[in-house]
Amino acid sequence: MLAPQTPTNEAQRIHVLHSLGLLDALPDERFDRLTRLAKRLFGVPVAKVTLVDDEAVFALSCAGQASGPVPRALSFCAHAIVNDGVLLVPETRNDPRFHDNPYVTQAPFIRFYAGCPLEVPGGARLGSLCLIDFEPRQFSAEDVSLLRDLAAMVEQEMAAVQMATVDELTTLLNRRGFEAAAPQALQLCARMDKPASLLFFDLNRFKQINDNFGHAEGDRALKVFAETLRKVLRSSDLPGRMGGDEFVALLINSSRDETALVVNRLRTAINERNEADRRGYEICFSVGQVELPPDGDADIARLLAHGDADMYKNKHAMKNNSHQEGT
Ligand SMILES: Nc1nc2c(ncn2[C@@H]2O[C@H](COP(=O)(O)OP(=O)(O)OP(=O)(O)O)[C@@H](O)[C@H]2O)c(=O)[nH]1
Repeated sequence: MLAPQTPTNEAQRIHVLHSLGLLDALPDERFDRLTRLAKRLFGVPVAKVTLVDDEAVFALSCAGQASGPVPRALSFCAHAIVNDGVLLVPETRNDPRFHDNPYVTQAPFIRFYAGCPLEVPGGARLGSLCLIDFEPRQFSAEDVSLLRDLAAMVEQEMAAVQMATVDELTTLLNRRGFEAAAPQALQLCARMDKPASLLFFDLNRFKQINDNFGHAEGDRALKVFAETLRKVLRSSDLPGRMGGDEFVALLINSSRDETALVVNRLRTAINERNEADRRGYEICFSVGQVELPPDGDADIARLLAHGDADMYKNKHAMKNNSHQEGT
């Protein structure tokens, strides 16, 4: 048996897979229509859409005999994602990669496999659309082409999910994308025994920008804020737009003091941008901060609620101060 190779873009691939949140919704009925169609068109006992994660391969949809996660080292689909084009195994017992694979030598005794890699925009191959039979089969060039067409339909569904997790205006993760990606990042911190911090931002008097300068200028201000936020964060941190003028950032392996430094850097960068742009208004923000110790509560909804509450408290304190100063 030969172990599957690791894709060259593995880290990015896993990041994309986790950020889409597909693994959290297994099995996913959006894909069932396509696996049912594949099963019927090819007359195979099993058709699946699989996702190749770090250690295991999961079925996002399965028509026919369902199975639990498969260790990645034993999975046919882990081979399919590093194969150019359809991976075709007409008789597993004659294939040096699979002849002694336990899924071939023991139940369910796979004899035939065809898997087309599934790629999302950006180039990450997340898994495969695969056909399985318990008898050897011949698979014509026409069959290969049909499997490719069906895989393209699955890819379209995946791309739609990807679009649903990214905020179109700022290209940061949207709430759904952030809530899907953050728990994975927090788990990583817990495993590495590192702290994490969540920042919750809300722009101040943003409505006035819309009212005084128009919605398009409001959009521009949101983009400037998102751009600046991205610049001051490390690439391993996770920024997102929760909606309206609310933004968040999950800082990985960042202590309270380090996180405070990031906020300072952001204030400086935004002030510099305000100075440089001189658009008749200033972008400014209130921020809430929540720390998560390495063994802390990794409930992202609760963290967001705490971050929001802390931001709100700070915004009110700031508003009270400005009233007292008569501004
Ligand atoms: N231009 C633009 N405006 C948006 C967008 N999404 C939400 N808004 C507007 O953002 C405004 C947010 O208003 P508020 O939450 O009251 O914010 P604010 O004026 O910053 O008030 P404070 O936070 O109390 O300072 C609303 O007027 C929304 O219509 C968007 O995508 N683009």
